[in-house]
Amino acid sequence: MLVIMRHGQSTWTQSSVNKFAGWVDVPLTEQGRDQARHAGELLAQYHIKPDVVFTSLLSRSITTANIALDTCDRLWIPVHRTWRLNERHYGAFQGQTRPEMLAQVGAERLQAIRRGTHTRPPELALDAPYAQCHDPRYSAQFADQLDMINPALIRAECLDDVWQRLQPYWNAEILPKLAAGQTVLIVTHGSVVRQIVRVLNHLDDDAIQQLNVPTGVPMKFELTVEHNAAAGTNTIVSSDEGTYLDEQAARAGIEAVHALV
Ligand SMILES: O=C(O)[C@@H](CO)OP(=O)(O)O
Repeated sequence: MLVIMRHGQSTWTQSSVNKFAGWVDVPLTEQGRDQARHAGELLAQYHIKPDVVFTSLLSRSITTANIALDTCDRLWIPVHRTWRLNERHYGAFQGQTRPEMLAQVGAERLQAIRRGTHTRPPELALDAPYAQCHDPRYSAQFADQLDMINPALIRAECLDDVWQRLQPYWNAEILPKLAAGQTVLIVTHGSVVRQIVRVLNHLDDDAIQQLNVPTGVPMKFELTVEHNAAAGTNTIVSSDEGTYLDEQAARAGIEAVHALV
């Protein structure tokens, strides 16, 4: 079983601030921490016992995972953190408000950047205040050697870029655990949840445009992953469409995302 969720509300996703976050490491709000606790209660209520958890390198995902797992008494499970589960890099939009960027680029282009698959935001200068190039978490010391992408040099990403950097990790680290029958929890970000749902549900570009992800609501997928020992590969042979563990909270959260622009 796979359970994926977006982190709880962050200080920049709350409507009063309404800034693009991307790779900027903004913390959870109190409401975000409550959402994380509720997510843990839902896991306990549905008797879902994660065997392993994956997070990004951003504290809103790490803290959400910790609170949720503490709540359902699974704080002790193995944890894997990777920049490949980070939010999409929002380029020069990072630290800017959504209304300001709407005024600057117009509704159509903003929608293409936020919810399309191949339109990148403008690149962020490597020496800009919200750049990550000198952040130690993206230094060579922590590189995973899965490919040649250097996270410290990423300056803007579209959704297709997210999949390009996530897919090697998905194949190497996540699918094998699912193939082994483990219950995998991934606590990540809106764009990454959208991309994983895109893959599991074979969504086309129109469908992915419409998909918004609420903060802090776990979504469960029953799937079958087959291991091919000869080829050393793992393949998803079937998956359901995914179910939010709290449909009402998911609907309210999706409305809150809609209301941001
Ligand atoms: O700020 C961001 O990084 C993302 C997710 O919070 O924003 P949006 O939902 O506008 O893509």
